[in-house]
Amino acid sequence: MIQGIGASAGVAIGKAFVLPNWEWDLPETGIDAVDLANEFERLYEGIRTSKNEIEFIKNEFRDMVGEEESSIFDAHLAILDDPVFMDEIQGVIERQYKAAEVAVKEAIDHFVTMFDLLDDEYMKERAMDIKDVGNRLLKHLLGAPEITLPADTQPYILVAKELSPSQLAHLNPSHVLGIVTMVGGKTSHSAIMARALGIPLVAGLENKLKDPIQTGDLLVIDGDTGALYLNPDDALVEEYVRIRERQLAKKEQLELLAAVEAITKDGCELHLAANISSAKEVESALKYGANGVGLFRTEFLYMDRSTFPSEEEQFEVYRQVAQQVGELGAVIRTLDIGGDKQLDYFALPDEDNPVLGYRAIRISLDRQELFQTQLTAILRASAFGRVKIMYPMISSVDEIRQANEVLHRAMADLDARGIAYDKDIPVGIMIEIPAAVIIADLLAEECDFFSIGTNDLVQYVLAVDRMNEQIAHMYHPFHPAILRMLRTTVEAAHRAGIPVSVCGEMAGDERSVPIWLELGVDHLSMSIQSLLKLKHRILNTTASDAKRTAQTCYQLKSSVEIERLLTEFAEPACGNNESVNQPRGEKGSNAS
Ligand SMILES: C=C(OP(=O)(O)O)C(=O)O
Repeated sequence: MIQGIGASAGVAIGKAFVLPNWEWDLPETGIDAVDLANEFERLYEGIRTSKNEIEFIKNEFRDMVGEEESSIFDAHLAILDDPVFMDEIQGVIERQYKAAEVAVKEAIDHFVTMFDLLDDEYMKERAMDIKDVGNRLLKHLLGAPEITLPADTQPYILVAKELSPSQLAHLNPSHVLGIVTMVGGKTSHSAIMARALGIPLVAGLENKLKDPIQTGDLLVIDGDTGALYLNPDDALVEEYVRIRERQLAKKEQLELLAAVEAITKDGCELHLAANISSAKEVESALKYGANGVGLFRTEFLYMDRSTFPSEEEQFEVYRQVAQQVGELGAVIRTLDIGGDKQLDYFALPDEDNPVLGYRAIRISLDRQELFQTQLTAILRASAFGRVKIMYPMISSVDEIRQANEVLHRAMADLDARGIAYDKDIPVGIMIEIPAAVIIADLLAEECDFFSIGTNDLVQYVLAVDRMNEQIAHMYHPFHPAILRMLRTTVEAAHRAGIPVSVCGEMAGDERSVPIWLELGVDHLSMSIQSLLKLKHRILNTTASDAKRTAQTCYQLKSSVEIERLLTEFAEPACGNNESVNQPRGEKGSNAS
C-alpha cells in the first residue's frame, strides 16, 4: 500500500492509463529586432485563441457540474489578463530577443518555481493553474496537438504527474474510474473538479512510489483514505470490490431519502432547501429532495458576458426557476457582486478593502437603474411560482427602506404596463454583517424574513478573509462569537414573528444540526451535494440529545472544544446503529 492524499472520495479498481507529460520542442534560435512586432502579434493571437478555448471548456464544464465549479476557469482567464505574468513574457521577447514560446516557457518556469518555493499549499496549487494556462498558450504558439485521453478503451484509472483543470474538463466520467496524481492535494482545482464529477482521486504520490506506474498496471485506489495499491493480489481486490459495493449501496440508499422529510428520531422537522446559481440546477435540487430554493445567487447571470443582462433575459431565467419550484418557492437574492465576484464589463474600482467596499446592495442602491431592472424581472417571475426577494449585505434599516423604494417603483412600472406579479411578494434580507445582527430586532420590523449568510458573517465577525488560505485555520464557524450571533438573530426574528433560515456553508455541515435544532431555525439552504447527507444526519439524530449538546456548546469558551463536541455528536465513535433507509416522515406525513 502506498499512502497518498485522499482528494476525492470513493473506491476505484481498474487498469492504469498513464498520461504522458506535456513536453515541448522549443525553437533554439532567437529572433531579429525586426521580428519583434510579429512575435508580439503571435503572442496576442495565442492569448486570444487560448481565451476562447478556456471559455468553451468552462461552458462545457458548467453544463456538466454547475456554475460554481466551472468558475475555476475564471481564474485561468484572469492569468491571461494578469499584467505581471504578461510583463514577464513581453520582457523576455523585447529585451532578450527570444521567440514567444520560449518567453512563455520561461515565464511559466519563473512563476512556478517562485510559488513552489513558498511553503504554502495554496500557492503551490496556484502554480498548477499557471502551468495549465501557460501550456495551453504554448500549445497554440507551437501548433502542437492536445494530449488526448483514450475514449474507446475499457474504463481506466488515469495516472498523471499532475492533471490540469483543462484536462479534467475533457474527461468522460464514464471512461475514468479514478484518478491518481503525483502532485496536488485536497484544495487543488483539479480535486474540486474531481469531487464535482464524483471521480475518486488519490493525489500527492510523488517520491512515494519505488517504481513508476505503467499503463496496464492493476490499481486499487481509495479516495477516502488516500491509499493506492499497485498490482495487488486477488484477496485485496475482492475486499475492495466489497467496499465499493457497500459504498454504492449506501449512495443508492441515500438517494432514497430524497422523498423523505428531514425529521429527527423524536419528531422535530427541519426544512431543507437548495442553493443554486442557475436555472439548470433546479432539476437536480428537486431530485435530491429540496423543499424549494433557499438561495438563488443571481450574480452568475451577470458573469460570462460583456453587458448587463436585460430585463427580458433575466425574467426568462427567473421565470424558469419560479415555474420549476412552483409552490415550494424560490428565494431570489439580488445582485451580490464586488469583493471576490467581479464583472469584467462593470469597471468596479480598485479598492484597498474590496470586501468592505463597493459591493452587493451598496452597488444596487448606487446604480438604481440596474437594480430596478432586476427587481422588475423578479417581480414578473412571481406570477409563475412562489418567489421571494432577498437583499444582500444589509447593514441598516435605511438600506431596506431605500431598496423598497426602488421595488415600489418597479411595481408601479409593471402596474402601468399591465403586467401581473405577486403584489404581496415577501421581501427578506441576508444577515451577514455584525451590525445587522446587533440591530436584528430593528431590521426584523422592516422585512418578511431573515436568511443568515454564515460564509460572510464568519468572515466579518472574526475579521478573517474567507478567500485567504493562509488564515483559513482561523475561519471558525463554531467560534463562540458566531454561536452568540446566531442566537441573537434567531431570537430577534422569532420575537418579531418572521421566519429565519441559514444559507451559508454552515447550514449543510452535519455537525451544525444540534445548533439548528436548539435555536429552532425555520429553514436550512445548502449546496445540492449536501442535501441527502444532512437529511441522513437529521434522521439519525434525537433532537432532545442534540439540543442538550448545543446547550453545552453555548457554555464552552473555545471554538476547538465546540467543534470537537459537535464532531463527536455527529460521528459517534462506535456502537452506532444508524440506518440509511428511514421510512419515517415521508412527504405528506404530519410529523412536526
Ligand atoms: C450564502 C452566502 O453568500 P455568498 O454567496 O457570499 O456565499 C453567505 O455569505 O453565507
